[in-house]
Amino acid sequence: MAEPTTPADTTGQVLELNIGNPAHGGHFVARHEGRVVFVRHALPGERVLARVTDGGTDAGFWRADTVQVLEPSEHRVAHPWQPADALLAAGAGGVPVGGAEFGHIALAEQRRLKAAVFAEQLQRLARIDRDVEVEPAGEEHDGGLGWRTRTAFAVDASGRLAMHAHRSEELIPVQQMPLAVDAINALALWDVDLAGVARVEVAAPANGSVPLVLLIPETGTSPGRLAEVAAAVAAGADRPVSVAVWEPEQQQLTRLRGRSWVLESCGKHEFRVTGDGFWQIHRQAPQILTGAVLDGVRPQPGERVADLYAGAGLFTAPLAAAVGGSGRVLSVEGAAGTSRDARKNLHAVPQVEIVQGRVDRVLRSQYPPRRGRSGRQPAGRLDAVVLDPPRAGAGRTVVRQLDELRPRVVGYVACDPASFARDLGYFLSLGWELDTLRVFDLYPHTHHMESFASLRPPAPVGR
Ligand SMILES: C[S@@+](CC[C@H](N)C(=O)[O-])C[C@H]1O[C@@H](n2cnc3c(N)ncnc32)[C@H](O)[C@@H]1O
Repeated sequence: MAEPTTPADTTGQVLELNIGNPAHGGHFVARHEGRVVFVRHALPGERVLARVTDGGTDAGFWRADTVQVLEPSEHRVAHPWQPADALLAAGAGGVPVGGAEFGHIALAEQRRLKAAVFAEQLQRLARIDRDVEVEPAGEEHDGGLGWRTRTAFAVDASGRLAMHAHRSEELIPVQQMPLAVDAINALALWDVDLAGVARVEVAAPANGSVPLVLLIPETGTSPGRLAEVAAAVAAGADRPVSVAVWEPEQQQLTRLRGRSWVLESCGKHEFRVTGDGFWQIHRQAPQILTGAVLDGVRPQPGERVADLYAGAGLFTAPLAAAVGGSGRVLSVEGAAGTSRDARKNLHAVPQVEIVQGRVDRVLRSQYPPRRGRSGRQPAGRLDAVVLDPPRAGAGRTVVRQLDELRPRVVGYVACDPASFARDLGYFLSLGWELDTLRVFDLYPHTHHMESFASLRPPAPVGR
């Protein structure tokens, strides 16, 4: 009888691979002795050497990172950011930082690959075939750089600004972040001694207003030490900067310099966004997404609209302007600080009702289902719903609630094609139809994308 074999760890092994299609998550599919290997920093059609980063003889699939290209694709270009260049890092015996995993690909090809991934998710999870085009967000001449108005950094053991390698605890010191807006790089945080700080989050509004540096301290760092770091941040900046301390476990935000929020804007609307509160990352995302929402939903004067997962009110404000004083906008946001921002941002707009809470719970309490002769019907009416859930999507419960509410249109903003396609599948199974679908390249040089879809309910029975 054969001895049972112990699974062996194959991590570190270098494989020669032929690269196939892109997969969701920024990988490309290859096969080694029949097993699927998800390879990063490669391109379809390439032949590469890739080092296994996650493997085991009993694992269903492996992960690997390209270390050398034997036959390059015509779409391969020089990476715009050295620390994220996998080939450079491998040549120096290291690993690249995460966050620009498509930087080795020409921008137009990045968009073609994202379109293919989006279409595949629609096919696999919603069972529909749809041609997808990914629209560029900026001018091609900016090279897909300088768009991040928000960036998170780690701090290494010697107090230097750093970033994580992909799926790793390894920290790599960084200087300059070419995907970030100039105002973030102008802070030169890499010159600041950040000892005592675990993480740094920077927000620099595209409208040029004062940036905010959030210091997330290591456990036990004294207030005096944090004040020293704040002073060093301010001294190194070439313009006014706010500094605050954010302690996620206590949910406590402490202002050290300037203010504890930033002033964002979109069109004629201004928004204060506190601490780590949500705001769209790409400098043009607020305008692009607001335009897509208004075009796709077409809110009318007097209508009742819900803006779900509303953040600081980016879509609530233009929706309220469109429905006017005779309409109503219910704006639902889960995070307490962000919901407070929404309340402040929209306090002068009487047709807006800000509610803090989980979307499913708020819908249940505002529109309790009641049993009528024709079955379950919600009390009250909604003409249109906009939802912009986090990466996990809205889920089956919320989709069912929206189906019962039967607005004339649902506008779904999504940052994850897989959870969107899953939710779309739920809508389609309830008889809804996909109308508009737009996908935007709001995260150049990464595998991420943003989308907007408008959905139409089934026609009422008897019509
Ligand atoms: C992708 S952001 C969108 C925010 C806003 N639409 C914007 O574009 O600025 C998602 C928001 O949903 C909130 N959120 C997450 N889960 C939630 C839930 N179950 N109920 C309500 N809000 C939630 C988050 O705090 C976050 O502000």
